[in-house]
Amino acid sequence: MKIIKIHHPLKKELNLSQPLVIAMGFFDGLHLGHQKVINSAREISEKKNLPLAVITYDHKPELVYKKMQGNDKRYITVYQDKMQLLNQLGVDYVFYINYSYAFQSQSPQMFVDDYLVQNFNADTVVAGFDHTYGDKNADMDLLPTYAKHRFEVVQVAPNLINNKKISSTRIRRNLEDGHIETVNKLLGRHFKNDGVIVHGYARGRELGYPTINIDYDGLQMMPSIGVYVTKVRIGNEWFEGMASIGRNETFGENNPITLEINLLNFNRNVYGETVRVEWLYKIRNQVKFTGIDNLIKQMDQDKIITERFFKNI
Ligand SMILES: Cc1cc2nc3c(=O)[nH]c(=O)nc-3n(C[C@H](O)[C@H](O)[C@H](O)COP(=O)(O)O)c2cc1C
Ligand SMILES: Nc1ncnc2c1ncn2[C@@H]1O[C@H](COP(=O)(O)OP(=O)(O)O)[C@@H](O)[C@H]1O
Repeated sequence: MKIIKIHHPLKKELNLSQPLVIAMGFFDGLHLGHQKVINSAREISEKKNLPLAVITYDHKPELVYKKMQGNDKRYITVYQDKMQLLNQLGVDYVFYINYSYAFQSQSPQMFVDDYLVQNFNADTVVAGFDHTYGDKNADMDLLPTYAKHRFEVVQVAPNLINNKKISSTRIRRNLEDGHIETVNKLLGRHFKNDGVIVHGYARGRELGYPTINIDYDGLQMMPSIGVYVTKVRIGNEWFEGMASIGRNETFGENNPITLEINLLNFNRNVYGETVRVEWLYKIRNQVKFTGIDNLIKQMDQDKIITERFFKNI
């Protein structure tokens, strides 16, 4: 898969030898709805024996017209993951466009002429029914008018779960509400975070539950505060773990939010290792315990629930 980074105004002549079947979208999460769009484009590209391309953007359009804070500016999938998932979906080219004020301000007709026709050599353009390209009013119903028979336009109907559209917004809401199983259902895979194992306060081993403390990518969304069953990859090995995201309230007020995981049947020094955490099930909310004995008793219970979870899958 070839990634071509683009900054507006488009100057370079890409000189693509063949016309392309192009799927368009921001695709945050690459959830089952997005997968339906890209798979539809792939089927067309296979039938026509043409390469499959994706047009996507480096950040959300909202970043251009409003100030974003907290979770708003985090993503369900960060760059590396998005590219890896697109590669797995069989994409040949990614046009990775810097979403700027200048890009957004061009007319839809200019976007179609300069980008889709002249530079990307579109044979077919595929997108979800609610996709807009640049201008908010440039919707999929209008695309054939701008295309002027120079390429085919395919609209993909919404992919539904429980009669509701699968969307990035729905996933973000469920992550914030701790509904990790729903998130995983909408994604069609487990939600995950990557990071590096760093030092904490060395309290874990005294509690009888040492925890890997994970320094995670701040650009990616995290599940909400709570205690979860997880799978953890260190190197090429997978381990079962119980994770805590929270402020360790038992040990004082206003601690920073940390991600810590006790791994089952594990006893190794793994500082400095890179890890992948997959989120499977929420056990409970965080509690401010009076005394560490009560915290330990609760962690004994969490361990039983975690072991039972893995026995039953
Ligand atoms: C499964 C699990 C559940 C936890 N639940 C809580 C909790 O409800 N309240 C709390 O204050 N800390 C909780 N913790 C966090 C512990 O306070 C933390 O692991 C301990 O302070 C060790 O910190 P350290 O890694 O900095 O040494 C939990 C940790 C784990 C692994
Ligand atoms: N079962 C286990 N789960 C997590 N970490 C473990 C485990 N066994 C050993 N370790 C090691 O112990 C470290 C955590 O110990 P801990 O006392 O919680 O200290 P700190 O919080 O300062 O890292 C981990 O980073 C890891 O290297």
